[in-house]
Amino acid sequence: MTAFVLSPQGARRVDERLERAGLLDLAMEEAGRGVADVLHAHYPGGRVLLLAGGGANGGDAFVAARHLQVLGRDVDVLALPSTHPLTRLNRRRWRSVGGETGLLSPRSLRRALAGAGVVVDGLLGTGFTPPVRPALAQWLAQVQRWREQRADRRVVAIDLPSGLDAASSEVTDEVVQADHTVTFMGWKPALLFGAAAARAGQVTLLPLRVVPEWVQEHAQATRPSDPEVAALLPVRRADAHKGSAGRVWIVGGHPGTTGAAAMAGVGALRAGAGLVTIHSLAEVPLVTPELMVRRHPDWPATLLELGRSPLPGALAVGMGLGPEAAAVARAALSWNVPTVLDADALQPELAGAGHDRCIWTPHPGEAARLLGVDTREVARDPLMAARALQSRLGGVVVLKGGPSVVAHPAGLSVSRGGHPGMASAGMGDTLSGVLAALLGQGLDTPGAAIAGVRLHARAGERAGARHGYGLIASDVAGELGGAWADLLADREAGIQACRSAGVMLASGHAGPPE
Ligand SMILES: NC(=O)C1=CN([C@@H]2O[C@H](COP(=O)(O)OP(=O)(O)OC[C@H]3O[C@@H](n4cnc5c(N)ncnc54)[C@H](OP(=O)(O)O)[C@@H]3O)[C@@H](O)[C@H]2O)[C@@H](O)CC1
Ligand SMILES: Nc1ncnc2c1ncn2[C@@H]1O[C@H](COP(=O)(O)OP(=O)(O)O)[C@@H](O)[C@H]1O
Repeated sequence: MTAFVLSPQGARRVDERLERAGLLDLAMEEAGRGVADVLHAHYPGGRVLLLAGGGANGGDAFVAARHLQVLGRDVDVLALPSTHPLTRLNRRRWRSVGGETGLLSPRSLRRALAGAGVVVDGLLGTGFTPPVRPALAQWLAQVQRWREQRADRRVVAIDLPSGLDAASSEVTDEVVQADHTVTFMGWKPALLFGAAAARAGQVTLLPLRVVPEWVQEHAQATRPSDPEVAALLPVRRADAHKGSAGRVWIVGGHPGTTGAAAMAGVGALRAGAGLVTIHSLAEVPLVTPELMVRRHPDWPATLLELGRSPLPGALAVGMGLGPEAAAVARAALSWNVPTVLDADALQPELAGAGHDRCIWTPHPGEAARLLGVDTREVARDPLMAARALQSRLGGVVVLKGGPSVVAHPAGLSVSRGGHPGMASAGMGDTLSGVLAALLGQGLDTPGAAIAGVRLHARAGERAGARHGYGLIASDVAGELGGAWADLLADREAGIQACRSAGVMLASGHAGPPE
């Protein structure tokens, strides 16, 4: 099912609605019970020390303590004074089943840590406002040292590791390194991006069964599941032919960067395009004979000639295109066919020159240049950056990374999967070819972006399983067909899931051109 991404403000809104409806107690019970179940399943041995803060994050810890005790675990609880009414209530409930609560102090923490195998961090959740106050910072450092002393010690964080700003990918020294984070209702942005995500360890999302529609209403982004992505992909009829599978042009390559255009071409072929032609001023290597390569003497005359010829179903422009990229992209945009703009075509001066059927595919450095900000600012909050880019450029924006963010007129979508070995040259060029191929096969712009990014990431997972960090873009291209088959295997399940949940990922698949 679609998972959601909740900003801290969104989480607070859901919280307020639950509170008004008298359902927050049930949500906390389900959250705390879920933490206990996940912990018990993953870390079945050792004494559990739960650290409870004053807010609702601490309330979850008291609930978890009660359930862990029922599961037969030896449990200690150290807490700060409880300020949230439900935290006080669950502290009383914990006492009423015979549980004891010690006051959290450097001394009590040192003693309890000595006997613990697992620490549950319920000190700070989405209600945390940076920076961490000094006393708490000291306790977090104690937990950190304890964890580092022995390899079998584990930290399980409730909702997010303490000290992490839920909205940001950045971390400070105070943030606890968790082995596992059990988060509720939706992914917090910090659990998805950059150094912050690495602090969370393995993440388990518990959607909680309390009015899921409210989460959807306050969500910042969606995270479609594989079956839902698969529902966007076309299924070919038995009489499919190369004309019906989409004609794609790749406009790119320049002396020294011809490989970029070649990789985009292979990506398009491997993502199912019927006919792929590379247009370039340079001698593009014929990496595979199925590609058609046309070398042109200069751009102005070529663009006039191409504009008058039968236009393709989709094109990708910019990969290794060189200094004339902005002018070439502007001309290509005037053809008004579905267009992927990548690499050298990602120029600020093209803002306003695009149309609805454009997919712009910047990595964070290119996104920063387009927005006129620092790359760090883009990396800190990729969701905000992708949204800002989409409103500036129009069409659909794919802000690439691990994960990538797709910003389309109806909202934001965060990709799943991929492999760290994909941090390698040419990976984005391959993606551009994939996106153009899907546009050429009739997917609408948001659908092509969401499906293409996942297809590329799935191919990366398959290639990563074989080549590890040594994987190269050609390996990913080679796995695209297998990745497509993996996703299609889930297609029926996805269509059913979308129907029963009434969820549309994007406007859907328009069907292959006849
Ligand atoms: N979303 C949902 O629907 C559900 C949410 N649930 C749970 O609620 C959690 C959010 O709870 P929340 O809003 O009570 O805030 P929370 O994270 O406990 O933090 C507040 C505490 O932190 C403290 N504190 C703050 N800043 C600080 C600083 N710089 N340095 C030091 N301390 C600082 C602050 O202290 P104070 O400012 O009051 O002195 C207060 O004690 C959420 O993460 C999830 O676990 C579940 O129960 C199920 C349903
Ligand atoms: N760690 C990672 N996890 C998942 N995907 C990744 C990772 N690193 C890179 N990628 C993907 O690889 C591609 C890199 O694109 P880009 O930086 O434009 O490469 P290039 O310019 O070399 O072609 C993007 O699609 C990105 O999402």
